[in-house]
Amino acid sequence: MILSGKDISEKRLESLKEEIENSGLNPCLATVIVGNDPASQMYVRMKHRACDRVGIKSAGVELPEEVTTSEVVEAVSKLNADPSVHGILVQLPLPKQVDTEAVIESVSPEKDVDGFHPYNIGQLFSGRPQFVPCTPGGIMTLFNEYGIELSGKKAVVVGRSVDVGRPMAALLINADATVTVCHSRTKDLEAEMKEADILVSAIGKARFVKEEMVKEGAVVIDVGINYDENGNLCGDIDFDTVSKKSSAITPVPGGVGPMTIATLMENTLKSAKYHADLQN
Ligand SMILES: Nc1nc(=O)c2c([nH]1)NC[C@@H]1CN(c3ccc(C(=O)N[C@@H](CCC(=O)O)C(=O)O)cc3)C=[N+]21
Repeated sequence: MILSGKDISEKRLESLKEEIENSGLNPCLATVIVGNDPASQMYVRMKHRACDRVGIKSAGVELPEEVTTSEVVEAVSKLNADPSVHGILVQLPLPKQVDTEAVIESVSPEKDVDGFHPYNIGQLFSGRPQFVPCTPGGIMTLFNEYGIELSGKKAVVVGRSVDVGRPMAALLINADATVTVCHSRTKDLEAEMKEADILVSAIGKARFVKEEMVKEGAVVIDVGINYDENGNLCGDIDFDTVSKKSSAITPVPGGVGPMTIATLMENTLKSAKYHADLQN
């Protein structure tokens, strides 16, 4: 079975659009982008396009590559104070002179639709998630939509990043899976991966995961965004061989990526609802 993030995200965006139309709310997402990295610009454009589609207003702040931490924090503070803005997304990565943690912590937790603020991370790890990071949140939606059981399953997450690996582990724990988190210092990565009923790969190496590293019937989730020697977008998983052994697998493109964007839209609507309730 192919887990089509493309299809599920389309479906979720359609129903979001309807919900927003009928809500009387005016949700608004503000993005902050620093510099002119083409990949970041493309992702931000995709997010604005998704906003247009579902009826979320969007605003973009663009800052030059040489910006200081306090200039980024100041831009975020203005958005925090703007009552018409419900969600704030600071596109990562930031240039090296900018203190990424300080910027993330400057985003009001109530508008942190990326779910990267320590408050939201703490809520997630306490089992009381508020804003869930969009990539792992989107993966949970895929499990849900395809009826994939997680309770009691052995899940292996490869990667311990703050945006994917760590929150993915927390969400799987919250869903009663038994979770192992692997990373670059893991002793026998292949042996760990082979144990997984649910394998989530956020490694960042093109087609690194081969058939022999995966258990028969596993559910395989590919978070990788890599380019092969021909410049083609591909994931961490060697899809052609692994898909023959897995029971379910996400493709790249058309898997996790579109779900990330759909979840960002859902988080923004959630924030707009929350802020509307505060006023009543
Ligand atoms: N603050 C912040 N929040 C993010 O959520 C965030 C970020 N920074 N920095 C970069 C990553 C990356 N990311 C993607 C979103 C959608 C696709 C996506 O939809 N990809 C398409 C393919 C697009 C293509 O053709 O390259 C797909 O997989 O089908 C990919 C990657 C969000 N990120």
